[in-house]
Amino acid sequence: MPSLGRLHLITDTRPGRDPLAVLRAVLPVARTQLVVQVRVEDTATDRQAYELAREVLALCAPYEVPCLVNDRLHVALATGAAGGHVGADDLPVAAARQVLGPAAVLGATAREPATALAAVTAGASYLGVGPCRATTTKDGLPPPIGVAGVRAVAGAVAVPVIAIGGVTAADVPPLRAAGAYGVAVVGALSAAADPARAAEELLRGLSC
Ligand SMILES: Cc1ncc(COP(=O)(O)OP(=O)(O)O)c(N)n1
Ligand SMILES: Cc1ncsc1CCOP(=O)(O)O
Ligand SMILES: [Mg+2]
Repeated sequence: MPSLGRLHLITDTRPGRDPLAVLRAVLPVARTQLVVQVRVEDTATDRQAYELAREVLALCAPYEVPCLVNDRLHVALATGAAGGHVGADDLPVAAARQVLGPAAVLGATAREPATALAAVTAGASYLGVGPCRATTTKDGLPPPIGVAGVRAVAGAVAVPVIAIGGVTAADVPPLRAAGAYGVAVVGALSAAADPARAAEELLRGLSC
C-alpha cells in the first residue's frame, strides 16, 4: 500500500453544506497529504452515493489523491475507489477485506486497544479512532475517548491511527504526540469560512 495521507477529509452532505466546493478548495493545498472519504447520510440512496463518489474521484485524480467510500463497499468497487471504511454497524472487517481485495485501503473504526487489534488482525490497513471530542456531526456516538484514548490505541497497533471526532487544528499537535498518524475531519473543513486556510492549519500540525 502506498503511504497514507495524514489529513482525511470526510464529505459533509448535510443540508446547506457543499462537499465538492470544500474539496476543490482543499485539494491544491493538501495534495498528496490528503485522503478523501466519501460519506453520505444513511438516508441517501446508493445512486446518490455513487454519483458523489464519481465526482469526488474526478476531482481527486489529477492530484493522485486516494478516495475511500464509507460503509457502501459496492459503491467503492463500482467507482474504482482506492478502498473503504467500516465500523461496528457495517460489514465485519474480514468480510470487507474479502469484498475489497488484498490491495485496497481498508479503514476500521476502533475506540479501544482490544477492538483495534482485532480489526488489524482481520485486515484493516488503518484505524479511525474516536470520537476524540464531543461533536455534533454524528448522533449517537459513545463518550469521547480524548487524547489518552487515542494514545492507548496507537500504542497497541502498528497500522496508522487516524483520530476522529471534533478534531480541530489545535488538537493536532497533542494527537500527534500521542501517536496518531493523522486526523479525519468533517466540520473543521466543511464549516470553515476558508477551507483552504483551515486545511493549511491542520497540515501545519500534521507535518511536525
Ligand atoms: C476515519 C474514520 N473513522 C471513523 C469513522 C466512523 O465510521 P463508523 O463508526 O462506521 O460510522 P459512520 O461514519 O459510518 O457513521 C469514519 N467514517 N472514518
Ligand atoms: C463519522 C464520525 N465518527 C466518529 S466522529 C464522526 C464525525 C466527525 O466529524 P467532525 O470532524 O465534524 O467532528
Ligand atoms: Mg460506518
